[in-house]
Amino acid sequence: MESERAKVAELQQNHMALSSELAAAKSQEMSQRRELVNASDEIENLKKKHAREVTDLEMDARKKDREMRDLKEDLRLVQSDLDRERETVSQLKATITHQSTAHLTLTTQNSSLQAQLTALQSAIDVSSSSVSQLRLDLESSQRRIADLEAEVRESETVRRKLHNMVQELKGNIRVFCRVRPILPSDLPSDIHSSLESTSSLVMLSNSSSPNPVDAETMRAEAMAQMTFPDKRDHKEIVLLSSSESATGQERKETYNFAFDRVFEPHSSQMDVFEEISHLAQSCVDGYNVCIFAYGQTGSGKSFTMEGGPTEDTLGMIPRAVNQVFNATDDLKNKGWEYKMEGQFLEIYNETINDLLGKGEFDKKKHEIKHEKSGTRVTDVVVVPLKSPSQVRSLLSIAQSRRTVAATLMNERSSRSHSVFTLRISGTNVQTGETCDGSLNLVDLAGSERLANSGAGSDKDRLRETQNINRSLSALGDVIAALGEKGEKADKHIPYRNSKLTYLLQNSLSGNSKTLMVLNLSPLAAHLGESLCSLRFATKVNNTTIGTAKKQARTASS
Ligand SMILES: Nc1ncnc2c1ncn2[C@@H]1O[C@H](COP(=O)(O)OP(=O)(O)OP(=O)(O)O)[C@@H](O)[C@H]1O
Repeated sequence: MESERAKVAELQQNHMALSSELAAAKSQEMSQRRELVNASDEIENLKKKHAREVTDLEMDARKKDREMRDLKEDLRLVQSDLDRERETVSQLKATITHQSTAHLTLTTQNSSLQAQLTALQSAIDVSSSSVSQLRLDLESSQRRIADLEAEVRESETVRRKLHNMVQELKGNIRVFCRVRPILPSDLPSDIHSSLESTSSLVMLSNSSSPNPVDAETMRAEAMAQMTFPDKRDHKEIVLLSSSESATGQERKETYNFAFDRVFEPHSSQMDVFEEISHLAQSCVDGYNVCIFAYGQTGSGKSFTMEGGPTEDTLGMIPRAVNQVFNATDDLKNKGWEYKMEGQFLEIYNETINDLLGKGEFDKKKHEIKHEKSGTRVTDVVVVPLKSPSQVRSLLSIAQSRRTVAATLMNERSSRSHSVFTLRISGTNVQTGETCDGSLNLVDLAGSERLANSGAGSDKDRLRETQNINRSLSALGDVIAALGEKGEKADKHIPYRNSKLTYLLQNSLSGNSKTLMVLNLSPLAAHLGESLCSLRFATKVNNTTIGTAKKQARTASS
């Protein structure tokens, strides 16, 4: 039993040892379980962390992928830039090679040019020395020319003095003769139209006329036989006429005339004015000047006096007016002050019409009054003149009034005399001197004889022609009487025989300068009229009127 008991005790002890071992094992298991739970938690945490890290790494990988693609693209671009640059570089290299060659060529050329330059320089040096020599020669030639010119001027002065002496001895009436050119309208109408289109020599082969017509031959046939033998002084004109004698033989006659100056058909308005300009100057100096244009209808009187519309064709009136204005301007700095006024009258059938008046026809009655201060015509417009252009517009007003009158009354412009008067009065504010001059520019009526005037049985035309003839012969008589007055001091001058001579009384006397421009037609058909005109002008030319006197007064007179 004891043994049993010992055994039970042993067993109990074993049991207790085992229970405590079990308790220990249980607590160990508990702690291991706890450790296991902790380890599981830790594993879970690690797993989560790992998953996060994987996600991050994947994102990083994708980012890196993108970056790599971008970098690859950049690399590609850079590669193509590099290729281009390489291309450029190779081109530049080629250019440089080319430039180097060119540079080399230029250097060679430069050296050769330098050599040429040196050669030229030495040639220039040689030329310079010969130029200097030539300059010296030129200077000495110029001095010689200047000496010769001075000699010429001196001779010219002497010539002018002699000329003036001759003029003074001859008196103060001059006659110029001007022959107008042939106009297209002078030729038959077919030639006329072809001349207008070509204005030069033309051969016309007109199908309706059997022979070709030479316009120049027609021109020569139309032209009267006129020659101008005095090629130096231009003072002579010779007319040749041929007629049939009673026995049927051809009779040729030559007529010689000499005047102060003869202007051939090609003479320009400037050529004529050059010879007249000193007269325009004279009226500024206080002389009475009268310039007449005389000649048959269509001979160029109005062209000479008024002229055409262009600068070249300006007539004597606008040129004289310009000259007067220029001369008065020049005298301003010598103390002279000038007042100028103008009037433009027409004498038709012995009646005065004011070309600057109002209305188409002047119905006023005008009287001529000779006063101490000069000749005045009552009731006419006298315009103060300020500029040459103002005078030109006055002329065109007068011209248009004459044109109206001409259409209303039978070519009246060629059947009336027109008188443009420019009065100048000057005062010298420094010396007190005064002077009064006048310039009368007269376009006379056509001088044709009664038989050629187309008057026929037309009473008005007959009266016109008689009036014209009367006034023109009155003009001739006045000039002749003035010539005789030189010999007989008490000689009566018949100024009152016509309106024209009465109007111009003060400008047609021993104290005035008179110029008659005889206008001639060049046509053979007008030879008879031309001879008559030339004879009249010769009578005038042979007249000696005394020496012109300046109308000057001193301050005390
Ligand atoms: N020197 C010239 N140069 C060019 N044409 C001219 C010349 N002289 C006159 N004429 C022309 O001749 C024509 C007749 O001239 P103008 O009218 O001047 O004659 P006129 O003698 O005044 O005639 P009228 O007595 O009928 O007034 C005009 O057409 C004019 O232009």
